[in-house]
Amino acid sequence: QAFFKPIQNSASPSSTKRHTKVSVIGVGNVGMAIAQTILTQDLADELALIDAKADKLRGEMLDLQHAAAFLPRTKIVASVDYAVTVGSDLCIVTAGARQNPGESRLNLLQRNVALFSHIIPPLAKYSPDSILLIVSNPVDVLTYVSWKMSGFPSNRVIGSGTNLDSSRFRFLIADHLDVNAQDVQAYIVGEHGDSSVALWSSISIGGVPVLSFLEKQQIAYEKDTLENIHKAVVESAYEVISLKGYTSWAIGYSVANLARSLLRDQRKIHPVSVLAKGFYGINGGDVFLSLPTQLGRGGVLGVTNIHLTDEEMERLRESAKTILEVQSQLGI
Ligand SMILES: NC(=O)c1ccc[n+]([C@@H]2O[C@H](COP(=O)([O-])OP(=O)(O)OC[C@H]3O[C@@H](n4cnc5c(N)ncnc54)[C@H](O)[C@@H]3O)[C@@H](O)[C@H]2O)c1
Ligand SMILES: O=C1N[C@](c2ccsc2)(c2cccc(Nc3ccc(F)cc3)n2)CC(O)=C1Sc1ccccc1Cl
Repeated sequence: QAFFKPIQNSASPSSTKRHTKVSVIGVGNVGMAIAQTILTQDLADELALIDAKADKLRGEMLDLQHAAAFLPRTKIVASVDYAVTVGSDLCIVTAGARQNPGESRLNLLQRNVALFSHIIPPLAKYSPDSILLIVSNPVDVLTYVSWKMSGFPSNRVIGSGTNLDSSRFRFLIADHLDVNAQDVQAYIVGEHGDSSVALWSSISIGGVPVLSFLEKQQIAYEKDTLENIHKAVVESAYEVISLKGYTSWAIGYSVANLARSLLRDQRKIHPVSVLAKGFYGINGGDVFLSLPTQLGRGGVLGVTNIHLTDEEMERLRESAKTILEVQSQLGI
C-alpha cells in the first residue's frame, strides 16, 4: 500500500535546476561552522564531508543529519574516501595541521603542504570542473599550492584570503560609527593575517566615503582612528584565540557568503586570494594575494581595478616578495 495516494500528473517535471554539491574537507572548528551555515542557508542539495579522523567524521555527519527536521532537505554524506566528493561544484578545504606552540610558520606550512599533496589531487580527480576554495593557513601560499597541485585554471582556485579580515574590519568600523556593518563597504587586501593592507580610500558608509561621512556626522576624525581599527582587526584574531582557542563563527559565515556568490552566480565583489601576477605591478612570479574580486559560477570573473596609493601599492609588492620567497623553498 503506497504511503501517498498518487495524484494525476504529479510526477516532478524534468527539473532543469542543477543539483548543487559542496564538499567540505576538514570537519574541525572551521569546517563544521562552514558546513552548518551552508545547511541553514540552503546553499547545496548535497553536502559531502571529508576528514582523516573516521570517528569524528561519522559523528559530525550523524549529528548534522539529526537536525534534518529543522533544515532545508540536504543529502549529507561523509567518508575518509575522496570518492564521496565526486561531482562537487565547490570544494572547501579547511583541513590542516594546527600551529604547535613555538612552531615557525614555515614549518607549519611545510606540514600542511605535505597534507595537501594527499588532499588536492583526489579532489581534482573526482571533481575536475569544481571550484577550489582554500581556507587552511597560511591561506595565500596554500591556495598557490592547491592551484599547482590541482592543475585547475586560476579562475577556479580561490583562497578565503582577507575576506575574514575585511569582515572584522567592517564590524569594527560599524561599531565605531554606530551603523549597520552591512552598510559599511571596506576592503583589506594583500596577505591574510598580520601583514594585511587596509584600503582607506575604499571605505564608504551607505555609499558616502568615510572621510566625508565623518565630517557630515561631525565625528572627530582622529588621525590614527582608522589605523587603530586596522590594528584591532589583527588584535581581535589573537584575542579570540586566547579566549576560546580557535575561531569558527566569523570564518564560517564569511566563507558561506563566498560560497553563495559562487554557487548562485551572484557576481558580487569580495576580497579573496587570487592569482595576483600582473596586477598592481606584481610581476615577480605566481603569487596569490587578496584583491577585490568579482565571483560567480565560473569562479573568478574579474579583478577590480581600484585606486591604490603608492604606499598601498608598495606594501602589496612587499607581501608578494615575501610570499614568493617562502614559495621558492617549497620546491613546487
Ligand atoms: N583563512 C582564515 O581566515 C582562517 C581563519 C580561521 C582558521 N583558519 C585555518 O583553518 C584551518 C582549520 O582550523 P580549525 O580550527 O578548523 O582546525 P581543526 O584542527 O579544528 O580542524 C582541522 C581538521 O583537519 C583534519 N585533517 C588534518 N589532516 C587531514 C587530512 N590529511 N585530510 C583530511 N582532514 C585532515 C583534522 O582531522 C581536523 O578535523 C587552520 O589551518 C586555520 O589556521 C583560517
Ligand atoms: O582568526 C583567526 N584565527 C587563526 C587561528 C585559528 C585556529 S588557530 C589560529 C589565527 C588567530 C591568530 C593568529 C593566527 N596566526 C596565524 C598562524 C598561522 C598561519 F598560517 C596564519 C595565521 N591565526 C587563523 C587565522 O588566520 C585567523 S584570521 C587572522 C589571523 C591573524 C591576524 C588577522 C586575522 Cl583576520
